[in-house]
Amino acid sequence: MIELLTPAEMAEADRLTIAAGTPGIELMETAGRAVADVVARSPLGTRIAIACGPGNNGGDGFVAARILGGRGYRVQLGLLGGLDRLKGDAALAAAAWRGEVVSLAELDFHGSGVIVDALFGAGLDREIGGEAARAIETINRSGARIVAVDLPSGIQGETGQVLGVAVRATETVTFFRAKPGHVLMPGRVHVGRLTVADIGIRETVLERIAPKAALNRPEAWLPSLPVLKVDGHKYDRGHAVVVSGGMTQTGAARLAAHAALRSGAGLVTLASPPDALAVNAAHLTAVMLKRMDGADGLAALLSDRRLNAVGLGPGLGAIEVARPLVEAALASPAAVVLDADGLSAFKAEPQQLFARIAGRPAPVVMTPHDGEFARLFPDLAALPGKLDRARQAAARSGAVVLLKGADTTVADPSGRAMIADNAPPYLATAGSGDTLAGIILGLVAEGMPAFEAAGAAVWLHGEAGAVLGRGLIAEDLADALPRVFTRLFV
Ligand SMILES: NC(=O)C1=CN([C@@H]2O[C@H](COP(=O)(O)OP(=O)(O)OC[C@H]3O[C@@H](n4cnc5c(N)ncnc54)[C@H](OP(=O)(O)O)[C@@H]3O)[C@@H](O)[C@H]2O)[C@@H](O)CC1
Ligand SMILES: [K+]
Repeated sequence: MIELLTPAEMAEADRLTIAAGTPGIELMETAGRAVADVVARSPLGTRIAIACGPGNNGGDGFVAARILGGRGYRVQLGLLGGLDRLKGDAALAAAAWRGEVVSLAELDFHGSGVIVDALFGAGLDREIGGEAARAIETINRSGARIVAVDLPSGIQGETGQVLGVAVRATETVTFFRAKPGHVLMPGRVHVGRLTVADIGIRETVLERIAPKAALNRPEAWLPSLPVLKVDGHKYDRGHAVVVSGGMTQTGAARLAAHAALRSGAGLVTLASPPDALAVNAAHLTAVMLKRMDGADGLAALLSDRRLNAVGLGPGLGAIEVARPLVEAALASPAAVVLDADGLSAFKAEPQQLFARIAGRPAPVVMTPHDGEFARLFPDLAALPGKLDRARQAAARSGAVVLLKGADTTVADPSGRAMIADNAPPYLATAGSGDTLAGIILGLVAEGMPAFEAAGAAVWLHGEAGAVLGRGLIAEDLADALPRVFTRLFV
């Protein structure tokens, strides 16, 4: 598991380490040296400008300046505010710097090959303006290699949001663990290449801190992926149901059904309204087809407990059709994956949806896009952090909530969360979301817990996109899954 620590959790890691006997200045020295090591990938002779802020982020900058100067680099250091404003470890680091300290405005950004951004890190707590904002704009225009200390200044570590203006770094050196703001958008594009440096904080502090957010990598969910038995049977792998839309809206459900079969379900049935049976039949092979007469038909189908997971939403149709179907699915004992029209069906009464989820024996996964999210959670839609939005929506609804994007975030009602960073841009294509819903469904049908299944599906979907490359269409994604699974196990 690759934990992501909020700035508050990182401060706690710092505090616990200092309490256990490592002086703060020692952590700062190690942090500054890690920055210097990254900067020193540029050849000797490169001019280096170091922009220091008034807190400990600036302290790291003073340490890096001293070490780089000692290695023979030509270093110029500029400080925001007076030296007398520095406190604690930052004041100690500044006292050990024997070079000149100029003002930020005097720093020769344009004549430097590397700029070290040590203005603000974890302590940024408001919009940047004035002299600091002007310096950041100049840094971004400089054309130099930009190495940010801990976070690109202006990026909020918890949310990845830009507070006013933010440095666009070539590289960022952070300490101990990455922060949500390094992977959430737009933070990730400001971070550039990320180095996570060991500064001597012991892993054992994580037991005390118990962080709840992690990077979406196989470590986060692989232990929950069902292991196939040598003597296993398709009936051991679950039976997923996907609900088809009417005659002119069947493609989305077939994409989801196909993906569910690829991702893990032993059997997949497409439940089709009578008018769409012929068109569905013409397109299916391994996926089975069953006639479904409205909500009663779906309820009857799901009364067979072997059908243990149902996915609905893509192409489901207008509220009058969609809502009774979703209600039937939620009244059944099956796990439910809800997407698209299935979510919009409750836009007038989201509480009705949450009431039906509460107390169900089987989990619900919701995969809203931003518009669908705003309809179900109007007050949460404006929250700046995606992590916060996903967590609060999960807590309120009782479902696992998946918020899509380049930084797809999955959260469960207890606050656990995973953020993905492996999605290539060409995943944004018609039907891609239907395929994602299907992958989740197949994994849930196979018996994977819902939170882990949603996380795994996001990662697999991203990797499938990366394997296929530009030009992929949604149909290809599910078919690339065997290759992705193979790579996962070798
Ligand atoms: N934790 C660890 O393990 C370790 C942490 N380390 C390092 O410490 C960093 C955190 O240090 P930090 O807490 O001192 O905060 P930091 O980012 O320097 O900024 C605070 C200063 O900025 C100011 N300020 C804030 N917003 C502003 C604005 N918009 N516009 C203008 N001013 C603004 C604020 O001023 P004030 O609010 O007092 O006016 C305060 O003076 C962390 O990122 C890492 O680099 C390492 O040394 C090793 C171990
Ligand atoms: K910084």
